Amino acid sequence: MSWWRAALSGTRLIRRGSGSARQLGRAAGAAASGMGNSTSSSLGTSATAPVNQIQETISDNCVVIFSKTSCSYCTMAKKLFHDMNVNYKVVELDMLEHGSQFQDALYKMTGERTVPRIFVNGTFIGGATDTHRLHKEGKLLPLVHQCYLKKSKRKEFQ
Ligand SMILES: N[C@@H](CCC(=O)N[C@@H](CS)C(=O)NCC(=O)O)C(=O)O
Ligand code: FES
Repeated sequence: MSWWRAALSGTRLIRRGSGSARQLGRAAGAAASGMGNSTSSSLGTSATAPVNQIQETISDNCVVIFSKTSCSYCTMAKKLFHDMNVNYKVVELDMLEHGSQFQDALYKMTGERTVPRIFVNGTFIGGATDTHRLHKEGKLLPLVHQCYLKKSKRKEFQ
């Protein structure tokens, strides 16, 4: 099933970044972002409230971009992580049947219902402009590295 068909049918509502981002992720970003796995999230299963589904997604994935396919700000944000060789998870809200409910939930969680809404290491870091600013200030990659540190610590104690 193609990702968008899955998204529309509600079986698998999250897809990875572009294929090449995935490739790069395996080489470098996977280690850097702690996202080398390919778990699919339960986001979109109707039994759970959108806020909880978002919480689960952002705690399972180092970088999560809530996006719309038609939005060039979103494309820019994806390109930023791609160019940093950081793997990321994208949730295309315009491909979700209840996308606007997720936008409402994001509003509750972040104070805005605009896209993109970007989370790193479980924390909201802002929209496209904020994220580019963090990158320019040299603060974005250290945030991503936090996921890796957390993950290697977990391994240590297993
Ligand atoms: N400064 C914000 C601008 C975000 C923004 O205005 N997003 C528009 C699309 S570009 C939006 O979400 N509009 C409402 C919607 O699509 O529901 C950012 O950089 O993320
Ligand atoms: S840039 Fe136009 S919808 Fe985001």
